[in-house]
Amino acid sequence: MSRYEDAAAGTAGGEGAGRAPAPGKALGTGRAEPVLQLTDVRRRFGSLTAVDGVSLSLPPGARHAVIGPNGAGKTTLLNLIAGTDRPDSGTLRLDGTDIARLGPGRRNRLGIARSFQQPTAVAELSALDNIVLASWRHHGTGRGLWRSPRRHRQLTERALRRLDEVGLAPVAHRPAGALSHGQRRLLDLAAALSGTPRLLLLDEPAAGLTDTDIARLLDVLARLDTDTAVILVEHHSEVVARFARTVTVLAAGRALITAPTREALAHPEVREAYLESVPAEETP
Ligand SMILES: Nc1ncnc2c1ncn2[C@@H]1O[C@H](COP(=O)(O)OP(=O)(O)OP(=O)(O)O)[C@@H](O)[C@H]1O
Repeated sequence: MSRYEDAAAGTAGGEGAGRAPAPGKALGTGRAEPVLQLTDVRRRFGSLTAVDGVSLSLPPGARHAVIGPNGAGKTTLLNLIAGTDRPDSGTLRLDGTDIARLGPGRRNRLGIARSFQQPTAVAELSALDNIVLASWRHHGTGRGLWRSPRRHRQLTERALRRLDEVGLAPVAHRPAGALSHGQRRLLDLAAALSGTPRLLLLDEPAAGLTDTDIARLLDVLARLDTDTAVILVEHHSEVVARFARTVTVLAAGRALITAPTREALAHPEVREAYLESVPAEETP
């Protein structure tokens, strides 16, 4: 039995990982309420258990990565948190509120934002209009975006600032479909940030990016609001090492380890399950 199993079963929380959590507290934070608390979450597809009793507690501002081999259950876990999928059992709380029965739109308005593995921006709309649309959707105003010039102007000004933050201001008026893959992924990130989320879920944001795009991505991530908790699902070990303070390693749906990043990436079980193909000298 791994000495990390307590942490994997209980919480993520940097230096606190490995201890039993005080009731209602995110380890290593001293704060009363975690932003996200998952308890014993399970999801089966027929005879396959994709997520098998995962528990996780993240404080505000967490920088947490979920890593693991293909098919480990990482995207399923994000789907369960975002509300696009429902667990068979277990509980999910956002800021103490039970969100298990809420749909993705409600969860989004409560502060959960996400970006997907594939770019999702509307190809025919400009980068700017994509962010305006995302922001309008987030605030749930339903109708009238184009009928209220004042509202539209406000959202446009805010959207331009968002694009500037991710380095896309120079292409603001270009159709999203004309942008490079890396630019479209940054556009998705800007869209996810348009509601200033409490919890940001990032599904392989570095996939398919050039080194220059990855540097830009890391720069954007480093400047995220310090109160926004982030769960990063990522295969790119350098991005994980540079961004995450804590890591959960999933293998066959189970949380193998939850620990501070350096400790998790150096552990032999992790190297076997996840970093097998990475030569020792490249492990961060
Ligand atoms: N809707 C579904 N129906 C049936 N099986 C599914 C469904 N979604 C996921 N699975 C299965 O659940 C397991 C976990 O899939 P998931 O996509 O969560 O893994 P992952 O860790 O994100 O993998 P990758 O790194 O390749 O994206 C896989 O075996 C997958 O085939």
